[in-house]
Amino acid sequence: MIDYQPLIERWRDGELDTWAGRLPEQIAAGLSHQRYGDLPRWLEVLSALPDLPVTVRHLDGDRVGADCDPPLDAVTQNALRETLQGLHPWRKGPFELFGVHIDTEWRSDWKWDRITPHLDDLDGRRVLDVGCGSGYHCWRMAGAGAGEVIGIDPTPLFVVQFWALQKYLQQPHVWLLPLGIQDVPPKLQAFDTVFSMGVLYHRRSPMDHLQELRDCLRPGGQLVLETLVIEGGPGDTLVPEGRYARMGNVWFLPSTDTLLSWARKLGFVDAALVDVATTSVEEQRATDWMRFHSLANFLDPEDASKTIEGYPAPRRAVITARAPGTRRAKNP
Ligand SMILES: Nc1ncnc2c1ncn2[C@@H]1O[C@H](C[S@+](CC[C@H]([NH3+])C(=O)[O-])CC(=O)[O-])[C@@H](O)[C@H]1O
Repeated sequence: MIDYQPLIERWRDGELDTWAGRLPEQIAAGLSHQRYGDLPRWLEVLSALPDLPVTVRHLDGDRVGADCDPPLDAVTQNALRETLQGLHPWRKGPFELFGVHIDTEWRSDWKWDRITPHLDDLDGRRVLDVGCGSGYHCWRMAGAGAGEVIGIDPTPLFVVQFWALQKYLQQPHVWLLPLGIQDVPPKLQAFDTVFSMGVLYHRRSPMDHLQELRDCLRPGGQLVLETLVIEGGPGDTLVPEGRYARMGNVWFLPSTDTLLSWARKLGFVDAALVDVATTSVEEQRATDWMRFHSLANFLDPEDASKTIEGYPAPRRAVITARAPGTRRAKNP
């Protein structure tokens, strides 16, 4: 069911030809059964998904998904729900498949609503979504008209969740590769828009991350970057010792001024702060589809303005910026 060959062929002889040549090895490593012991079980779930007659697909609106007419009977719907639960935890969404509402940990549609007013028109554009999770925003980018959407995420469960959706959504120009940003070949300059949302704070070197993102963009292409920030002025940055909101692997939380200055330092132009939002326990919460602890458990029970470790509670900013150089019109 997971087949990247059409993408490899699509990229052959084009500007992504070199990457196409590396993909088979990268995909084998990203979906290695030796490395990821749970992968065979997830793949079994994927192959147990029923073939269903899709009559309508939704890529816009707040629920991405598919449906059929007449609607599924209750028995088949329950069986579908049970099978999809085999891919727990579902973090980014929500999705709606044949009346099954996958109520994910995150209301990722809220983030999408915050960023869309600030996006260059995606119509016909080749876009990259770095750290895309199961690909919720990738579908929304396709719904907004993108010509080719490439999501990358190194967590294999999210890749399998994407393929579960793709079984029904059937979008040949939307792909999710089991890779991290470090696996993208250097200096591609092949994407019109690059999204990095919820990734920068997981990178030990934010400067290197910004440079990687810049090098993925065509001259004049748009960067959309969302990350955790702190309140403060130019130069202020928090480097949490130990965990932050129970997350390991959190490195730099800049103030918004600091973040904008980092972008300018890396050569981005027109860097602008377009949104700041405190993450609420309505936006990130435990559900039937994500039964582990969530944000409410990661905040100080006495003072929700602090994490359980005593740091400022999660607050996320979105900046947009442009890669240096003049935009050349080039579509996939
Ligand atoms: N080196 C890496 N390269 C690429 N991705 C990575 C890397 N390391 C971790 N990830 C992936 O980055 C994602 C971060 S979540 C954001 C999801 C979505 N973008 C969202 O904005 O909702 C964080 C959040 O909850 O905001 C995870 O799916 C990781 O597997």
